[in-house]
Amino acid sequence: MLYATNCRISSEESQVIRWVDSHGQKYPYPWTPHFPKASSISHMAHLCSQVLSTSFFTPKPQIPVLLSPGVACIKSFHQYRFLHIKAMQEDKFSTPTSCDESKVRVPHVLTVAGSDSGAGAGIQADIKACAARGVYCSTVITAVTAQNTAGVQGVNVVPEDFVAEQLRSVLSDMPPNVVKTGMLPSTGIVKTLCQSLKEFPVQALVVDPVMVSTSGHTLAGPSILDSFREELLPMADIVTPNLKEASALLGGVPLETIADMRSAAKAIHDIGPRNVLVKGGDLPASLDAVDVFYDGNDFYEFRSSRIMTPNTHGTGCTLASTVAAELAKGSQMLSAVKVAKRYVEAVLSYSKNIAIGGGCQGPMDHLLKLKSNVQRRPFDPCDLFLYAVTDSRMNKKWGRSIVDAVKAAIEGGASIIQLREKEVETGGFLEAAKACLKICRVHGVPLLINDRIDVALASDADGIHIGQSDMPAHVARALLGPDKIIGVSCKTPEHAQQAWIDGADYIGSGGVYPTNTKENNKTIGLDGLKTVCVSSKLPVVAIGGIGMSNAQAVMRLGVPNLKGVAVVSALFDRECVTTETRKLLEVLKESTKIAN
Ligand SMILES: Cc1ncc(COP(=O)(O)OP(=O)(O)O)c(N)n1
Ligand SMILES: Cc1nc(C(=O)O)sc1CCOP(=O)(O)O
Ligand SMILES: [Mg+2]
Repeated sequence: MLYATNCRISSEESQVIRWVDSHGQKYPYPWTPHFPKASSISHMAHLCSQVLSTSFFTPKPQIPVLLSPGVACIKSFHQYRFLHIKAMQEDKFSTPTSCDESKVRVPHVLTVAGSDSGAGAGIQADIKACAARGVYCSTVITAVTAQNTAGVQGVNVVPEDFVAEQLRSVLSDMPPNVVKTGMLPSTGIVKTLCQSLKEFPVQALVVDPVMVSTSGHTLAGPSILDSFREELLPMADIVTPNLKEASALLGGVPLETIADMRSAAKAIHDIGPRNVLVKGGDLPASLDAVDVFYDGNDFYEFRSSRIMTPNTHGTGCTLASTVAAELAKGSQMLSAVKVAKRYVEAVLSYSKNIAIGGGCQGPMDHLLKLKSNVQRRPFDPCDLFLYAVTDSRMNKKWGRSIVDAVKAAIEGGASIIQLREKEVETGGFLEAAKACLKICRVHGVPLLINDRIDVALASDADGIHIGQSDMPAHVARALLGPDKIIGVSCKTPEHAQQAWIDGADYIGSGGVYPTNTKENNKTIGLDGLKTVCVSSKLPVVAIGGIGMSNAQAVMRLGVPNLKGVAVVSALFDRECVTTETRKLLEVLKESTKIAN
């Protein structure tokens, strides 16, 4: 075990003054590496871990690396885990008792802010932004507001001692990486927060100096300005005022130009925060939205074209929370701000047309989902009835495009389509998938992609079909989310059981008969199919060598979860796909009549 101690983190560079082993002895490498700027202890830990994997340390010391004060970094299986331990005094070390390798560190932001009943801003926006950015968000509520898209109807401030109690509950038990503040409605609450942060220091403090709601309602009066200036801002790693707030912090100076914003950023920096982001969204007569970032040395302008939308409620909270979330993940300040800006722009753009509430300022959709107006109907096992699987070689042989093949199969009555295009290049495959999807959507026929989850994601296809040697279904499920259709090829009851556990929607089972379409494919026969069907908790589609002559035999197996047949050559290695599909559909319909 190796400890990095007396780490210095400055705005210029970061340094490990001393490396020692677990007995407190100096490590026999007289080297104190100079890193690039580390924004935080966790970033420092990351840099240390990188150093350890370089050739400077040979033989490599045993990990973990313990960083004073109070963060241990463990690298295992390419994952960094940070564990908070008791703060240590310089040169005194204790082995972290809570180093449990099986536990994964979750980046954590604590937001200290007001509740917005309309959920566009405040605590609710903070939770959504952190969730969208993959960060855990705990909350200390400073005020409860009655608020909607028309404005703020009421504010109920939480008593100071109860804010203190919430802070103690969170900070003493589940130390966050970063604290982000929003509405702090009284001087007492500001002081309570500063006191708590002195008692329980965190890696970074992000201050969104909320004063007036977007609808013009005062959320924190001028009386708190002194406590902001004297106590909170000097502790902040970044403060993110809009023009009105920046002006208020500076005693009411008018801010009308980008030059004014730069001067304001510098003047606010002089109050004490390490970084300042002055947001220029309200800048008069400006076409672009320009924010000015100042880190005490350099100015950076973030310029983006304005997104014309009424749904801007909560942008400030969202931006600050996202900066906090990125810092919690270990980003440096400048990249945290860049990512946060990009995220807010994306959210604004996705949410620009959503309609929630009758007022003039709507909320955003932090999870970027509401914009998608594709109403995907849930997967219905009956879709498997006549499952048409395309084949690039057959399309080529008959001089058809993928799109023409799909159109023809749908015209003939196929109930689900799979694009199995093994020989097509990615770009062409994606374009074909998008074109096929349009046609499938019009006809209400689900479109699945064989093997290629990247193409399925990029085209927003309805799902994928994967085999035993493709990406594991549980990984595909994690990537595709809960709604998309996943089919898995299964030849045995064990495969079927695993597909069910992994979150598949159906299984394809075969080869029922020998096939020339798939090389070296094991034939399991009707008996094998029946065995799989009987054991499967998922609906089954039969595949392999199925056509007009044997489809009835398959369907007459009489197992209720066998829902249909998947066919390649009997449809696509023919002159007229539509005719063949129609004929097979009739055969299948006949078989169900006979069975009933
Ligand atoms: C419906 C259906 N069932 C089985 C398969 C075969 O999938 P897989 O085993 O991954 O083989 P390839 O199709 O990728 O060669 C399928 N495609 N569709
Ligand atoms: C793609 C595929 N998978 C199979 C399996 O057994 O999992 S058989 C097969 C090919 C099916 O083509 P045809 O309908 O032309 O026989
Ligand atoms: Mg496959």
